Amino acid sequence: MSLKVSDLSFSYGPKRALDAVTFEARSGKFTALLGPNGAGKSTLFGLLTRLFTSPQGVIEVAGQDLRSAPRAALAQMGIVFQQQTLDLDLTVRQNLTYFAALHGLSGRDARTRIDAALDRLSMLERAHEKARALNGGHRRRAEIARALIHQPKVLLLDEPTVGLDAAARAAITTHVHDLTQDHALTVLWATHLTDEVLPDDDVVLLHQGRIRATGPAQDLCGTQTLKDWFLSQTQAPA
Ligand SMILES: Nc1ncnc2c1ncn2[C@@H]1O[C@H](COP(=O)(O)OP(=O)(O)OP(=O)(O)O)[C@@H](O)[C@H]1O
Repeated sequence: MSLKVSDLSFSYGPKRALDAVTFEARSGKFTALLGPNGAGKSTLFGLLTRLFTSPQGVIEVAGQDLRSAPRAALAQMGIVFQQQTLDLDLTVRQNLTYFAALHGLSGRDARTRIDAALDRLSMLERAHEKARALNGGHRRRAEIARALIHQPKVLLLDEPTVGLDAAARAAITTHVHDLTQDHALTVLWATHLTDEVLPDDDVVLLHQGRIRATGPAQDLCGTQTLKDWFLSQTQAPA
């Protein structure tokens, strides 16, 4: 089940941040929402997660309309925010158990799901460690595992590698690509870093609030590198 966005617009007062944004992120695919600073990525994530709403446009999460069925739509969504959101004084398992409880999961069911989610991110052996003791990459992996506990159909990640070193960035990018082996999962990954995108990934290029291109990365960039293509698309006068 996919994520569908149709004709979505949003303004901050007179400032148009998103203009008739339309795209689909498909299940079993890693879709990179690629855009330079100020493109509107955070605004789009704010609308997808219902931090704020727009009177214009439609967002469908795994077939559920976010406006008319927000609970059902949000139940299908896992979210990894740009800012770190673990409680540093709790262990990894305690952080995830707390989140599971918020989703009405407890006891053996919660424990099984938590173990499975941690295992998917190669974090099971760190379950007993305090979040404070983890490096930035492992904290992020714990957050991604946490976002998977309720078995969402759509996983949203807003610039998840910000502040991480190159090795941690590569590890997380690989782990999340591996998650899409699960054909039921749709991943939308916001970034301005083209080296996080593989040739076979879908790209949604957002620039100055508008979708400029969509399609597999390798088809969009042709003989150019993705980085050169991205710069050519976003540095030219609009
Ligand atoms: N609260 C706000 N009030 C007015 N304008 C805003 C506000 N938040 C964002 N904007 C503007 O909306 C546009 C889109 O911003 P947004 O933060 O969504 O972009 P972004 O792609 O997430 O950029 P970044 O990578 O820098 O976070 C920008 O022109 C920005 O200046």
